[in-house]
Amino acid sequence: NGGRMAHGKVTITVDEYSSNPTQAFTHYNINQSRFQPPHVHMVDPIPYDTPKPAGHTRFVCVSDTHSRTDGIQMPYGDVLLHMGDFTELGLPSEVKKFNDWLGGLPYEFKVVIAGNHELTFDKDFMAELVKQDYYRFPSVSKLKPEDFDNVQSLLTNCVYLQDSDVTIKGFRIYGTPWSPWFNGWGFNLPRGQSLLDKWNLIPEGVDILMTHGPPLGFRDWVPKELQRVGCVELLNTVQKRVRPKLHAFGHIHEGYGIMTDGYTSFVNASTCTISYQPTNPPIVFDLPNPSSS
Ligand SMILES: Nc1nc2c(ncn2[C@@H]2O[C@H](COP(=O)(O)O)[C@@H](O)[C@H]2O)c(=O)[nH]1
Ligand SMILES: [Mn+2]
Ligand SMILES: [Mn+2]
Repeated sequence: NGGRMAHGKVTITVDEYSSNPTQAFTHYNINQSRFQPPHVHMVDPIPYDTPKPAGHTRFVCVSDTHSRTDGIQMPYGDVLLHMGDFTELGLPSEVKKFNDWLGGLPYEFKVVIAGNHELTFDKDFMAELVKQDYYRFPSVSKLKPEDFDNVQSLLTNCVYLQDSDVTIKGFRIYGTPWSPWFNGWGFNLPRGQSLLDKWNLIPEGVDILMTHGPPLGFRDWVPKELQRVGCVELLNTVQKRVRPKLHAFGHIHEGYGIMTDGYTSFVNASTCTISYQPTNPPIVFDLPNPSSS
């Protein structure tokens, strides 16, 4: 059911319930107690004035700011993590505004990934959009290719990750923008092998995983549809192969909050609510510094 061992290496395979995450959740909960306490439970965010323990790094997690950063109160920390949807459409003007906001923040390091709203960051998506005469996104159609060809280079005030990693203060951080297909936005891929191919690029030994969307079962509930929408293969990759200490994401605005499975902490840092109001506070998370040995 989604994973096997060969020569000591775990290989994740497409789960039999991949295409129906709500059913997958029920099945694995009933048959394997996979989402049950005591291991799996909600976690309260730490107050901003909590002293940072010695030998720890403080991460400040935000996501889904959707060009609405004015007025967000940013807490003290060492490293900012932004899990995508920093714009509405990926327009260069939006990216510049976001980059200016980043430039004014006091963190030593800032790490950013894209989400499905950063249309111009997804080269294949833009190529398809041009072929379809841009009929779905009229304001993107006003852009000339030379306006967005190097849109990544507008992000001068952060480390931008796209299926890539960076080591900061001894933490290996991997970031990837892909999420399950939903209404044909950027970085959308079908559930199953297509997304698993992206998750298979995540190396073992990653301490912090940044994805745009949630894994199955952790802050992935969409109340208006009574559905779980997290990716089953992402959950299996996180729990059975990569085992990061922190998995940070956003995308499902209603899922804002923290959970743990007893080993990995799952942070849905969506700043915007379901009505795109940027009122969910940034989530602060302390991790012990990796030993240098
Ligand atoms: N039923 C599903 N709803 C989804 C999915 N992905 C997103 N959503 C809903 O949209 C909002 C906002 O997402 P955004 O990417 O447009 O900012 C999210 O909070 C959900 O309510 C999905 O795969 N299935
Ligand atoms: Mn969003
Ligand atoms: Mn999104």
